[in-house]
Amino acid sequence: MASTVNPTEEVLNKGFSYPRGKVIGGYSTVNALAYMRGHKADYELWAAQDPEYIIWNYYHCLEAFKAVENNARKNPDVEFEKYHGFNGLLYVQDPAVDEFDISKDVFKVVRKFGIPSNKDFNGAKQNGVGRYQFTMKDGKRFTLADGYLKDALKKVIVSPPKPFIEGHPHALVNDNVGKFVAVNVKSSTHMLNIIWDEKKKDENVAIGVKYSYNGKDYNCYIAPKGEVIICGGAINSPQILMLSGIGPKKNLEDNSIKVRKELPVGHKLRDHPFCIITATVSVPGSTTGSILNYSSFGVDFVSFYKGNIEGKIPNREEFNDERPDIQQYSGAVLFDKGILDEYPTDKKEFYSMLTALNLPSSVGNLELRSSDPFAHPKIFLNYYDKPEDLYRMMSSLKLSRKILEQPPLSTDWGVKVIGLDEVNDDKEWEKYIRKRTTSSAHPCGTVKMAPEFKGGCVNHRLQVYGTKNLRVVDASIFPTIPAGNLNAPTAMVAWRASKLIKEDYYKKV
Ligand SMILES: Cc1cc2nc3c(=O)[nH]c(=O)nc-3n(C[C@H](O)[C@H](O)[C@H](O)COP(=O)(O)OP(=O)(O)OC[C@H]3O[C@@H](n4cnc5c(N)ncnc54)[C@H](O)[C@@H]3O)c2cc1C
Repeated sequence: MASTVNPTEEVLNKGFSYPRGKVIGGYSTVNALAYMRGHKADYELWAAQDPEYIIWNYYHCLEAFKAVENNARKNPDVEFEKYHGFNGLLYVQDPAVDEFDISKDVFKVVRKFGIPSNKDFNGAKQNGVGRYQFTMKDGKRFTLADGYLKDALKKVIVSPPKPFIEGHPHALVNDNVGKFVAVNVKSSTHMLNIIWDEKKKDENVAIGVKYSYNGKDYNCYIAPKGEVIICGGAINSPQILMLSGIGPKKNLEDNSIKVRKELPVGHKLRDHPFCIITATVSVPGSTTGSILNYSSFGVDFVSFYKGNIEGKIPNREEFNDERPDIQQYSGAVLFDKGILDEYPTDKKEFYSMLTALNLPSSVGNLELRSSDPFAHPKIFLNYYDKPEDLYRMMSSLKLSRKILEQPPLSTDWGVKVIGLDEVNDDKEWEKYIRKRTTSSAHPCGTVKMAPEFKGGCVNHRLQVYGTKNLRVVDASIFPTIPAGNLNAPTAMVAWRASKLIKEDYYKKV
């Protein structure tokens, strides 16, 4: 499933495809596996919003990260053990393959520039250069569904309900009518909207969901003391809320949807823009077909540092800044295939350096295109709305080019950057960036967790304002974007949510 990002001036008047994982396990089934939690300061920001948001401070988030994680690092030291979990259901490991020889040389050059080395980006400090850890088990992808759903499904008990109630939330359809399950996962269903208790109109009490399956619509109702939990991700959760009457008044009314609760749903869309420097590799005198020995992976190491606000190559102080805002990763792969349309080459091997803005200032939004639940919403990322984002990106790309121009890369490996021959001043860099920028596919923040008077849509317990029995649990609730990748933070939020849901369940009479 992919929506399209709407063209804006900021993204060079072009739209681009915006992928999602329409599958059990969601994005974690298709993502790049990097296990990265963001910076501890991210969570202190979440907690600083109001006293009761303390449950989201770094101390509490670290507890949740560790509870979720099952880290397979060999011989972890005491420092590593302080920050990691070893008994959770999400498997994490160091890369299963050695880095490419060329990457070893890139690493050396990066170190020469003054970037310190870092063996644990999820530990005491985030800045530096090193290798990712990945959400993998025994060298294979490990999704959140592998960890949290497969075992639960195995434990399902199917037995005849006494008595069977038509429309019971756990009742199965078709051949299984009359049977009862503890966990019922239905694939190929599309949730349409929330069902509200029409007897308590003013209270917005969620009592179930309407979904489409195989061309037919079904209603599914919550169990006593239960609740509706939306986890459709940062694009679909806001869409579902808006289709159910929760959202910005104008956009809802423009689409003939009755407004139940006016909230800034869909606002504050955050994402990590990224832009790539591509180089050809051609070892002088080599006659062999492949010098790089491609593996399936392509991401060898990563650097975190602070981008330069004036667009200059970052300095030592910025490399050592403990609140980095750039994530630059690289590998012997062609990531930006489009560049070859403009700069054709007969070379067959490539090296790419990708820069993601980890703390972008620019904010996007999404809105309903129509009241049709199958129509993709309109997405506006507004990248580079704030000039500082552009300059930070520029500073990191200038560094990438400089790195690739150094020996032994330029000499022994014959590395030659493509697409930048004409790029010599900041105006040209700006053109390059606007043209080549794309998304890390890290949308979040569209159902922001914050006090309502500060523009929040859900409270600190992830309950939707102005409703009852309704919670949202996914990346859409992030109050600010974590300075890293989003899979681990999403799992962390889900773990905390499970505790909140349980607490509230026992409080209900
Ligand atoms: C190409 C790519 C690479 C990435 N790389 C990384 C990485 O290396 N490391 C990392 O940490 N993160 C990465 N991410 C991002 C990360 O995986 C996601 O941010 C995170 O998993 C989001 O989780 P979520 O639960 O919020 O949403 P999702 O994972 O999108 O889950 C939403 C689920 O809801 C379902 N759904 C949506 N709407 C409906 C509906 N109406 N009815 C029924 N079901 C619905 C979807 O099918 C999906 O299963 C990447 C993402 C992509 C796309």
